[in-house]
Amino acid sequence: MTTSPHILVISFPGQSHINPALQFAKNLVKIGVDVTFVTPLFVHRRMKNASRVVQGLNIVSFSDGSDDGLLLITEHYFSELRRTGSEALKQIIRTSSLEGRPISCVVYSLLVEWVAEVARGEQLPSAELWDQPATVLDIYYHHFNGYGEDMRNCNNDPSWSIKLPGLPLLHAGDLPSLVNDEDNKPSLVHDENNKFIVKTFEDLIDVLVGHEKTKPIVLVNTFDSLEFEALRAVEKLNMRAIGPLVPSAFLEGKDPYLAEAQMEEIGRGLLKCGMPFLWVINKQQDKEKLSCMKELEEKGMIVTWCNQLEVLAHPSLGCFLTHCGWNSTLESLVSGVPVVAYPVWTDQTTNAKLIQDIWETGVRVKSKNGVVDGDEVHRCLELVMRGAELRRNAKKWSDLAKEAIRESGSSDKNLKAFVAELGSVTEKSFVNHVVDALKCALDAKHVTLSKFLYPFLLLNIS
Ligand SMILES: O=c1ccn([C@@H]2O[C@H](COP(=O)(O)OP(=O)(O)O[C@H]3O[C@H](CO)[C@@H](O)[C@H](O)[C@H]3O)[C@@H](O)[C@H]2O)c(=O)[nH]1
Repeated sequence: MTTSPHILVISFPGQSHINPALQFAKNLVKIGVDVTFVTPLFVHRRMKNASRVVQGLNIVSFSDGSDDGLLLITEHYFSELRRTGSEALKQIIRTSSLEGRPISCVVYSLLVEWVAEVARGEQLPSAELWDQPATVLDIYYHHFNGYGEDMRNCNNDPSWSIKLPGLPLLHAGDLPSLVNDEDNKPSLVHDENNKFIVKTFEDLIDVLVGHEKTKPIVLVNTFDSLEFEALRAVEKLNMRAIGPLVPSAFLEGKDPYLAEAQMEEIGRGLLKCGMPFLWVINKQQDKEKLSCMKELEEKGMIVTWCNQLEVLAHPSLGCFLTHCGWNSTLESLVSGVPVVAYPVWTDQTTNAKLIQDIWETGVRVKSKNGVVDGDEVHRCLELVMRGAELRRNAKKWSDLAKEAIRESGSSDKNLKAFVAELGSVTEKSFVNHVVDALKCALDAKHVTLSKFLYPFLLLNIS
């Protein structure tokens, strides 16, 4: 009789981190692993309200002091989360041991790198669940290991470029925005928080390569064929692709990054394009400020939220204008939908580079003095809607993504190998392995968007 490993999963409590972490936890449960998902109380409540409780997944919550769910991404919140989360983790680890279900490994997402220290203090192995592209982790690694000065000096100079080991040639605008100088931040971003967020990336790299004698494991939400070289580009990291982790969203909207003028330009571009569209603007008051609201509502539909995966799976969708968050990027690849890449900050700039130049599934908007004007939005929408080659490439990546996550596909094998190293899992538990929510998303075809005939546009940059 063999016992399965018991893995503890904890993520930063924002939708874009919780969703992949939860999907990862679900995939582990499916292959017979005992999983405890640790999350702040307000997230657990929302999961219950949205009936997102997963069978077989043990969820333990703790109070991070924001039980009302008004999450403010401030330095104070980060330190409170660290304080309350560390205590909760220690407690859970010790209780699990006493109950005869000792923890085998702790897996933690971006922005909660302190979890590795807690695990080390409890003599447990840990693994980072990196929820951005492998390419972006490589860039951060090099930024904090020898190339920082070079990158800071790029000054958004169009002739500046850098060749990092295993990565394509990167220009200034292709770097994650957080590694540029303060002055180089896109004007659309409220960046007063950037400094301490950059510090969490630095701390993570330090946690990963600063202490470990062996190569630290980083589980990356990507798949082998998508980022083959990037996954192997940093000798000191043991990156394993276990994605795409594409769940359906369950938390409500969050702060938009875009300034009013920018929304106005998108509206102008859309009207010029003349095609039907679904545009997500998550604040009603932002929608009301649009001068061309009436004309827009005649042509398309503006909503505060939509189930993005469902819309992406709709056969009439011709193009997706996205801010290139990594989840949205993966969702577009999985669904085979070509995109207009409209990056705003952080990894989105690098994701846009990969979309346009490496995977060739989209066109990236060009900004003038930090603003993308309506003509440019129109130009890119037209290019993508007419781009048969882009559509073919998108279809190719969709097939490869499905290949990666199917039984015995590369991500499936990588996940099972990770688990097998932690302890033995019964053969039987592997047999029934299915990739549930993702498969659902991939197979979902019939969403009720009856207003739309081919081709329509989806715009969501929030
Ligand atoms: O109306 C909406 C809005 C969002 N979503 C979902 O919410 C998620 C959004 O995730 P993502 O595309 O990654 O965007 P952000 O929430 O902006 O993600 C943050 O975190 C990501 C992971 O670290 C980074 O890649 C991004 O740059 C960063 O902004 C996706 O699953 C969407 O399908 C919906 O279903 N409907």
